[in-house]
Amino acid sequence: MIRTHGLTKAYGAITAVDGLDLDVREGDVYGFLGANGSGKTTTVRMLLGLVLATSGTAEVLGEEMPKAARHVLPQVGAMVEGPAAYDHLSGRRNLALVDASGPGGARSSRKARIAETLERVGLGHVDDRPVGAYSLGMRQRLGLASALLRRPRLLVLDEPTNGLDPQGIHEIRELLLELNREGTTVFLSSHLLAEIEQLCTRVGVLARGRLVVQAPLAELRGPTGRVAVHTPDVELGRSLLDGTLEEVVHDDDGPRLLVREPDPAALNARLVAAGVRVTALVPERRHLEDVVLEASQP
Ligand SMILES: Nc1ncnc2c1ncn2[C@@H]1O[C@H](COP(=O)(O)OP(=O)(O)OP(=O)(O)O)[C@@H](O)[C@H]1O
Repeated sequence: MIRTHGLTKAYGAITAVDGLDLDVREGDVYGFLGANGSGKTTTVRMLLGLVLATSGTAEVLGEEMPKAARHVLPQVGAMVEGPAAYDHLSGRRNLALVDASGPGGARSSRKARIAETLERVGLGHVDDRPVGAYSLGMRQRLGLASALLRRPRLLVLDEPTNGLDPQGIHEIRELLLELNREGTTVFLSSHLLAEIEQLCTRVGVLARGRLVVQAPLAELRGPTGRVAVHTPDVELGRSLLDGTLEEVVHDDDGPRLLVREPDPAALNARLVAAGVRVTALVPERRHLEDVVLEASQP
């Protein structure tokens, strides 16, 4: 759906995006993660043909951008750098203008499409007050509605939950997952690890303009090879696990032993047979945060 080769953008002496090889596949919810200033927005703008690359190529929906922009963009729903809207018009009127800019048949079908899209983003109840009086979260939802109006094959969203409260974030996450289940590929940029972790199937991490990680989330969150054994019998456990015990942790989750052990079932059997009360036994997984921090080191 999106493929770039050596995509680069320099602003004078600053290389905002540096030799990017992105690979976003059909059906992905692709999380494009990076700290402030790492080059996410510049990348998104190049993908949409809003900014010209200094070098390299970008393909969107199999076609070269920005050359094929007129053909590609009607199939792409995008929201970049906050939603744009006319402040003096209502949300419904704004959407009508967006809708009118494309083909769409009879007036009644346009009206129905707008009502349905407003409903989908949680603005179904919205009255006719102007967008200038909207909260940031409402503006964000309206921006998403504009992106969704044309039932795009690909959604490109720059920080889509910016300004939303926890309930709003949850609703937008559910909506994006639902759209993805219906066949829409989603590419979203964010600096929020938790957002990416809860939503995405594949992750790309940008650091100082370079793509330092690109892999399925499940692979990044792979097992560490350690097992956390929750038990009140710390000393007995410690005496049995000489050599494989790496750490004893005491925190709000109660005491647990971190053991390097490839076979959790065998470990459990051995501990229980020796009289250690095991309340839980959990294979440890890597945290996305650790992966990102490690890969982003200069
Ligand atoms: N039009 C421009 N002229 C000069 N420098 C720019 C321009 N646009 C972006 N930059 C620089 O390019 C770098 C990347 O910026 P960009 O906005 O793409 O980052 P970002 O990852 O989207 O950050 P944020 O999360 O803060 O939006 C920054 O150093 C920024 O100052």
